[in-house]
Amino acid sequence: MTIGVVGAGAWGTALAQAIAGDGSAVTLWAREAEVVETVNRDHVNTLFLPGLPLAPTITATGALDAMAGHEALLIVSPAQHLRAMLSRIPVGTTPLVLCSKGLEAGTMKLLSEVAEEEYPAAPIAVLSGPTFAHEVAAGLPAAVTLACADAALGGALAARFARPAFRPYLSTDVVGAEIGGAVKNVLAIACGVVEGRGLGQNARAALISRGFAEMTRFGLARGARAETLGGLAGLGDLVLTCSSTSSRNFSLGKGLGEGKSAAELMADRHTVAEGAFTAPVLRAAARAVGVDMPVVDAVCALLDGSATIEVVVESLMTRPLRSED
Ligand SMILES: NC(=O)c1ccc[n+]([C@@H]2O[C@H](COP(=O)([O-])OP(=O)(O)OC[C@H]3O[C@@H](n4cnc5c(N)ncnc54)[C@H](O)[C@@H]3O)[C@@H](O)[C@H]2O)c1
Ligand SMILES: O=P(O)(O)OC[C@H](O)CO
Repeated sequence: MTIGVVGAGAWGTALAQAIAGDGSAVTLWAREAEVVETVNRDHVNTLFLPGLPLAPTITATGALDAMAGHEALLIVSPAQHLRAMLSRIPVGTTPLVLCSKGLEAGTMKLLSEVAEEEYPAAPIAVLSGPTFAHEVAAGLPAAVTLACADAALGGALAARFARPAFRPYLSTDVVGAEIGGAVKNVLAIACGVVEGRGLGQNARAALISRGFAEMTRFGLARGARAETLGGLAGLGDLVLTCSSTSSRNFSLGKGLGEGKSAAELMADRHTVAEGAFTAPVLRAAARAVGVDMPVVDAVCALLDGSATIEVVVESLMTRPLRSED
């Protein structure tokens, strides 16, 4: 029995590479024929992870039927395509490990809720944390949260995926792991704006801290546990993504800060900046549970062009004074 990975963008490919690190066979489904061809022939993903040699035990396929019969399937499609992808895979009762970060537009659902709707009989786990794909694929050390309501299954999956340079920590808090990953992408856009506009390191630290307060308020309202949000999938990933132009979300924000429009920055990109899609969904989801998320609101305004950076900064800085918690 092998592990199957659905989605051969940078992260799906990096996860396949990490799992194949002990000689395990991995089947990697790719949407692009070029990826199938170059992974199988040259052991490299030229489109999404160029320059990183891949293990020969990774077999790429363009056939979703080939994903049947695996021990577990890692789902790594962009959040807005996840439901459509799932509906085309022969899942049955195979455990699904969700590795994407976002909320579904329209329904405002967590990806685990989407997966449960599509496959009520399939156990669901979430793998999330501070992990730039190129570092994981290069074998640099990284740690993630592996969340599964069924602790025994979570433990078995973690043991199957753990490698000397890839360390999963266990949790039963699926909701917390998902909310951490979805919210941090939006906050990374805000930190990128600070960088692009030259607003300073103090402002970035304030955004990380107050952004984490927003993540926590929203997460607790949706049933997440505080310790999950303060762990790898929440605070850990927030710190990573808010600090580096290796992040597509941070880079998108940096472009906004430099004066480019979101439309300009999103045009023609073939890699995904999930925060741009998550932001308006998160704003609506937060309002639905009565949670105030001013930094998320500010990111939405910058993305849709309804406010300038100056207006957004002034409105954040002049909000009524309040207690920090
Ligand atoms: N790249 C990372 O470092 C990283 C790390 C952790 C989590 N993630 C998450 O993994 C998910 C996938 O991101 P990525 O970085 O692997 O992608 P990517 O940006 O490297 O590649 C884009 C992916 O989108 C797919 N795609 C494009 N159009 C599609 C469609 N219509 N239907 C289905 N798939 C389509 C492509 O096939 C490709 O797999 C995202 O939710 C992301 O937040 C990424
Ligand atoms: O490049 P980003 O902003 O999608 O971030 C990648 C990962 O989610 C970091 O953990």
